[in-house]
Amino acid sequence: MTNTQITLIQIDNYGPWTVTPEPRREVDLQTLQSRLYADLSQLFGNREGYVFFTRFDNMIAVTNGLDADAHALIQESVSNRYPVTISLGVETDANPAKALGTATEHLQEAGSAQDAARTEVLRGDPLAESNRTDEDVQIAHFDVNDATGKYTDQLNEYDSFIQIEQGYASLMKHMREEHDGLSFFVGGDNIIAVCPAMDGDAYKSAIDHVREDVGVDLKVGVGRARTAQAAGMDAKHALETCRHEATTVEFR
Ligand SMILES: Nc1nc2c(ncn2[C@@H]2O[C@H](COP(=O)(O)OP(=O)(O)OP(=O)(O)O)[C@@H](O)[C@H]2O)c(=O)[nH]1
Repeated sequence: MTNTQITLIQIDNYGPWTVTPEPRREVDLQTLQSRLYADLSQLFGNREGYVFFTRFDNMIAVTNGLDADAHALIQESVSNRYPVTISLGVETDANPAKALGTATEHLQEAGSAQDAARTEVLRGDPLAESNRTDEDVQIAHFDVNDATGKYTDQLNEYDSFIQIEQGYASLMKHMREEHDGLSFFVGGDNIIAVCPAMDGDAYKSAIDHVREDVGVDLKVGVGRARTAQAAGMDAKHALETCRHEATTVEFR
């Protein structure tokens, strides 16, 4: 069984900040958002976590192994470096979507995302060390087959992007609706999904669904481990096995 610890990261009162005292230059907002993502990726990543940028004002992290002190330290580091602060909601569940749902409720119960008085909230109980196992996190690394030959070397960048995004939209919806898994586009032709305990047939049917739905061919490597990074690295090795063996689903 999986036991995924999810942390919802939310920039505090960001909407009002972007227009106070008047609308801020978009290039500056884009720079802030991408730098904050880079820093969070490193801050969580140094502690074996994974962060996904989603909408940038909200981000989702897989944080098995990070306790409350580690979360508080990351909040402090952000407030020391940026003109904004972040709130964090933490929850663990066998079902990743359910963990995110409860992590979200922790922040919603503390106040609105646009509430000047709700800042640097840290709520929810990280997984106790004694309850952790080597199969807590299941990460699936999906990749489009021959994206270079089919898209990058054939189409202009925008039309390639449409194809990749269509595959992503179809997969993310299928995984959310059928399995309560959370899928994130991570660049190029890659999608990383945080999954409950799923078997090979479930991954095969997800890949079949995307092919039938939007005509995009995927393969997937799956890893299971104690932390997001270890599971993610196993998933990458499994994906290499797919490449060598010309298979669509491999576990490691
Ligand atoms: N985030 C991320 N991006 C990757 C990774 N590997 C490749 N990419 C990106 O994906 C693009 C396509 O690379 P590949 O998936 O290796 O190439 P491909 O043409 O699809 O070939 P096959 O996957 O072997 O069928 C690269 O340009 C990178 O942008 C990875 O592990 N993580």
